[in-house]
Amino acid sequence: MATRKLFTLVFLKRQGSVLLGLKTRGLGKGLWNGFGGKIEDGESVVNCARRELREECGLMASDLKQLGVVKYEADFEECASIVHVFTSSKFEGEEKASEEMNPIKWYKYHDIPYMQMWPDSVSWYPLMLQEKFFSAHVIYSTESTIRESIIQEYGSINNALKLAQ
Ligand SMILES: CNc1ncnc2c1ncn2[C@@H]1O[C@H](COP(=O)(O)OP(=O)(O)OP(=O)(O)O)[C@@H](O)[C@H]1O
Repeated sequence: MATRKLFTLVFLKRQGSVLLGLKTRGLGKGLWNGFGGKIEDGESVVNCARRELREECGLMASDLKQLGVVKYEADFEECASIVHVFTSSKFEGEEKASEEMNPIKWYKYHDIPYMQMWPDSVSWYPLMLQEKFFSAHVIYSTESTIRESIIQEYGSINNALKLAQ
């Protein structure tokens, strides 16, 4: 089996708003997203989430909670990507854009710029915003076209994590 790329993705929440950043380079350049990146060798998933969040927006989360797993596959790629999705509403530090995410901005839940985001976002953000446990299995046929997507909601994170196995 081809190996998988492992990523984290963190959403900070404050009074009905979520913090997003505009990606300036690499994967997802020009799209708004939460904060995250590749899990390094030997690094735990949650430590990666903490590190990428601090590197990309200057904030340190104190109640990171894993809500979901998104598995991306593409007809034109051998390797799947697994994204571990976290939220937190307790954080400290100085909010600051970074080289990779600039600008960063708080968006009201009803004002999220889905048209300038990965096309699958609209299918699972509502669950993430409501603090539901979920998994999303998304298969792209081209870089901007989804061929298939299966979104599931769970009572705990354990079932969602099965998608990451
Ligand atoms: C269709 N597939 C995908 N759709 C939507 N989002 C995806 C994704 N695959 C990965 N993601 C997220 O996009 C960021 C990439 O981060 P990426 O810049 O590659 O990682 P990292 O910061 O380690 O990179 P540097 O090596 O420092 O440049 C990271 O938040 C990750 O969760």
